[in-house]
Amino acid sequence: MTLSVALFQMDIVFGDPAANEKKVESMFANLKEKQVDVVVLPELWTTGYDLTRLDEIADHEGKRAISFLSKLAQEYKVHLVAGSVAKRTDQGVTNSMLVLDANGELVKEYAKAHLFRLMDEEKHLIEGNDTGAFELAGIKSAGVICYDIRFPEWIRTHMLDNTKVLYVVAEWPAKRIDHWKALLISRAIENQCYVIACNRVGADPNNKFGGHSMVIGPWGEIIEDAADKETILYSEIDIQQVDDVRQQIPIFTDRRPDIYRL
Ligand SMILES: O=C(O)CCC(=O)C(=O)O
Repeated sequence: MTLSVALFQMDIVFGDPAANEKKVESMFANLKEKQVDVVVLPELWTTGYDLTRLDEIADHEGKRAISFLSKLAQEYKVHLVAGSVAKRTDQGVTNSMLVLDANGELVKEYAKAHLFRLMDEEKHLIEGNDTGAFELAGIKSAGVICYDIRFPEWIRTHMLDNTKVLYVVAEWPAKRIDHWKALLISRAIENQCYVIACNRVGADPNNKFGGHSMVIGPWGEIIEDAADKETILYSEIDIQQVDDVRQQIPIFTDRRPDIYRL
């Protein structure tokens, strides 16, 4: 089974959901000629890291983004791993990934579990406690957000149920882009899964962001790398390769959880 993906490696207008929606719409318009199964957006694509203005710009229960995305999913008949948005709840604001199927139905929300202190997330956001596991296009998948990839035990938690694709959405700064690449490749090799990782480009008042959205195979090979300009990164992956690699080196059979410390 093959899956074709399109990663929107976009710049994000700081604190301006309407402008970012326009940009996403124009990127969708570019898809017209392509056969795409899944579109992936970056982290906090509606607001960027304008965290001090969340009172004004956070999305109440994510309703605005879900309605916007649902229309696009139906119009273009694509599944969406729609990055994340700042979602206002009664408890506080979460950094929430939204996953919608091609009928426009919300199939998963995942609130970022590990908040990133270097960008003040813990001052403005509340963390999630639920996993990012979901099924999309008939494939067992999981989604995590940016800093989450520094926690291999969290990613492994998602991989123990024969999960084959890990989606990562991010606003990863350019100055640590070497970490981004090394961590993504490591997560692919150690979990023998596809890693489909969408980062943003451009800058905000505090950071320059590094791009290099990537599609990495279950052997750890980089299949596509978007470099550091705004672009749509296309790739077609063969899901069977996950089983082939897992048969060749059966790490999930050989694990020794009885001696591991969590
Ligand atoms: O871990 C890092 O170096 C970057 C993480 C990050 O930018 C984020 O979680 O938003």
